[in-house]
This record gives sequence, structure tokens and C-alpha cells, in this order.
Amino acid sequence: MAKQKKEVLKVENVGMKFNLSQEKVDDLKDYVIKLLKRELQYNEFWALKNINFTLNKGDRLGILGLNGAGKSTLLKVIAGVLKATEGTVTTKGKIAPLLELGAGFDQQYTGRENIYLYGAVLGFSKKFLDEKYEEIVQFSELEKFIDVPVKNYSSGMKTRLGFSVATLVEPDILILDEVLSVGDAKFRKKSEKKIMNMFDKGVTVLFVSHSLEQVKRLCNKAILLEAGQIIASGTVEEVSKIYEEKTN
Ligand SMILES: Nc1ncnc2c1ncn2[C@@H]1O[C@H](COP(=O)(O)OP(=O)(O)OP(=O)(O)O)[C@@H](O)[C@H]1O
Repeated sequence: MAKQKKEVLKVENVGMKFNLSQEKVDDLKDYVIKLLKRELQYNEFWALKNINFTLNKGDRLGILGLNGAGKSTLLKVIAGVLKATEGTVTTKGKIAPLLELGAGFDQQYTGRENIYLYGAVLGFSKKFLDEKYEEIVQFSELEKFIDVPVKNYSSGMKTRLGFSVATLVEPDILILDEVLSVGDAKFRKKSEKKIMNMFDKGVTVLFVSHSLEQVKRLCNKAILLEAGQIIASGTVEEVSKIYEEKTN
């Protein structure tokens, strides 16, 4: 008997609309005045339209597309960072969104304080973070800098700290936006290993990368986005062939 496939993600008719302001607004006062006088002109812009797909446990989906195709927006909608204008996203289990790592840090606070702040945002309790604190610091290799305000960190250091907190628990769905291409070579290897371990345990992955080689190596399925719509989906081999033809 065929093994029952367990559906963990369902994206149905998702659309995301942004309002692009057409004019330059100099400051908040200017904005409020223009708003009251109804002088603000917006261009409606659909960054995603009619997005439909499902993923089963253990699927690893590569999301391909040129700049501005809607890849990051799609990941943010699935992660719950953005609310879709229309359609629904249904997920089962824990999600670890590795998006813009370190972007949510408070620059004035130290690395130590940000571990607790960011950890709380990800839903971890103080007790859990106390228990995992040493592990986080060790993985990030920021022992010497942990009591320094994050504003004095390099972007790679922030990413390392963000990655170490975000991967504390094994998720059911892992959302990766270019994270494997940041940090130095040493940390890249280490983070890729940690993620590979999650793969072995059957995590479901959504992966955006401009490295086709990386997508082919890590994913089994793929979709190709163009101007916010899925124009191809299938195995990673099929879809990357179409993508390569389009970009050559
Ligand atoms: N907050 C926002 N407000 C207005 N427009 C936005 C916003 N976020 C994204 N967009 C627009 O939505 C479109 C899709 O952007 P997105 O970042 O998802 O593309 P992408 O495929 O990830 O591109 P890249 O490969 O450059 O990272 C772009 O045209 C972008 O300008």
C-alpha cells in the first residue's frame, strides 16, 4: 500500500496587493495633509496573484524567479509576516521563518538582550531561552561580543545570532530566504549542516535562492514565479530547465 502523504502546507488563491504611492511625500505632516485633502494617488500593484500549491511532509520546494517576481513576498505571506490581501494559507506544525535574520534586532540592546527579545518574538519562554542560552552563544561564536550593543555588530554577526536563535527548535516547516548565502564561508558550512540535519528528519522546506546550483542540490520540487504568478511547477529538474531557458 502506498504510504499516506501528510499535507503540511496549503496555499489557496493567494494574492498580495501593495499600494504604491505615486508622489513624493516629504514628511509625516505633508503626508497627513495630502491624505486629508485626498491628494494621495496610489497605484495598485499585485505582487502575487492566484497562487495555489500544496506541500507534503518532507517536500523541499525551491522558489525560482527573477528580481521582483514575488518570491520574498510569498515567503513572508506563508510565514505570517504579511497578511495576504486575498486567499488563505493553511499550515500544520511549527514554522521557523529564516527571513531577514537579525533585521528585527533592537540596535541599542546587546547581543544577550536581543537573544531574549528575538526569542520572545519567536514564541520561546524565558525559561527555555535560559536553558539554551549557552548553546546559542556557542553556535553564533559571539562569546566575546555578547555584551556589546548590536549596532556595533557586522551584518554577518547579526545574521549568525539570528540564525542561532531561529533554529533552536526543530520546525515542521522551514522557510529559507537566501540565508544560506550570507555569513562567511565557515559559518555557511556550519549553518548548512544544521539545516541538512533537519532535512534528514523530514522537515518541509521552502527555499528562495538565486543560486540554481543550491536549489538543485537542496530541493526536490520547484515553482517558477513571474510577475507574481506561478508560470511553472513540477520537479526541480523540470522547472530549473524552464528557468534556465528563460534566463539564457
Ligand atoms: N512593502 C512593499 N510595498 C510595496 N511594494 C512591495 C513591498 N514589498 C515588495 N514589494 C514589491 O513586490 C514585488 C515583489 O517583491 P519581492 O521582494 O517579493 O520579489 P523577489 O522575487 O523576492 O525579488 P528579489 O529576487 O529581488 O529578492 C516587487 O515589485 C516589490 O517592489
